[in-house]
Amino acid sequence: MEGKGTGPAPAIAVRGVGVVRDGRWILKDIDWTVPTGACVALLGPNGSGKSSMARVVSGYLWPTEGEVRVLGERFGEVNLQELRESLRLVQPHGQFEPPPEMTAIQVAMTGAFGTVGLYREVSPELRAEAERLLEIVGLRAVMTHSYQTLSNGERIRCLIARALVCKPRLLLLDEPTAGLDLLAREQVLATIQSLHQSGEDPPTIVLITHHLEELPPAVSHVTILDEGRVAADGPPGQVLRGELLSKVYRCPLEVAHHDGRYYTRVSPGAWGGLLKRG
Ligand SMILES: Nc1ncnc2c1ncn2[C@@H]1O[C@H](COP(=O)(O)OP(=O)(O)OP(=O)(O)O)[C@@H](O)[C@H]1O
Repeated sequence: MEGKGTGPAPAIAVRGVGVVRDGRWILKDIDWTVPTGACVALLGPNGSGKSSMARVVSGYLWPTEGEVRVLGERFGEVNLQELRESLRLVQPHGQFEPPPEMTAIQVAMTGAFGTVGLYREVSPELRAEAERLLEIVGLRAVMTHSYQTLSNGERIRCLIARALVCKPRLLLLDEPTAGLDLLAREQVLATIQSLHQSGEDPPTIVLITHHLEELPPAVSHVTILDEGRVAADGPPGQVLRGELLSKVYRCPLEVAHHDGRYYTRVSPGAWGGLLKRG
């Protein structure tokens, strides 16, 4: 473990990372540090490299160059299988599709075994922990409902509970609010906020999103990616500025800030120019 006697190692420390796929750098010169226990965001437009970064950090995409340390362990020197027990990547449109008859609480409990189905005996402690987590994510009332009948917003919160059941030190949420309506989105953001504030030792949370509106106030640091490179990195108030974001999103926009939340505004006067780009 890293540390050098000055507190815990960062949850993520990435230095000079680059990834080549199909003869193209999809990530290049990435330096990224995430302090332990922080809630941070990776922001950027479609194709900027956010999911690739999440896959690098979770050990599913091996970088072409650079160094990756996660939870103090250096990739190349650590058993990735063991390290992955301490981190969870949640993706609403990922591979996870539970059997239709499984209830929300059963799905949450499968997180302890890393399986899709519930094939092993469940201890009373595991059931109690799954119930506690489903309550935290606001799913107490639908615990015994089948996963298939949950709304998309309820499903993602169920998957967050599933990820938390094994007490990960690092939680990567890849576009958890994609495709959700306003209420469902806000419920996911409230879940993230309360996770960050809950208990004495919350996991480090990395939230991946396209949209400023999807950053809860818990986010203390934002890294903006653009075409596989870091375009800006710092506290939200420093990097979430209209001028910078207009360049990254190729769209003239203004940024507003209220109660720890950020909002973007694009004037309809700019639409004509956007359509001319083809
Ligand atoms: N395995 C791969 N082989 C080739 N190209 C890839 C591969 N994985 C990702 N890419 C490319 O790398 C770029 C970054 O993709 P990535 O999915 O990381 O971006 P993103 O910011 O998460 O995008 P989105 O917001 O649309 O999900 C894209 O141009 C994508 O097509």
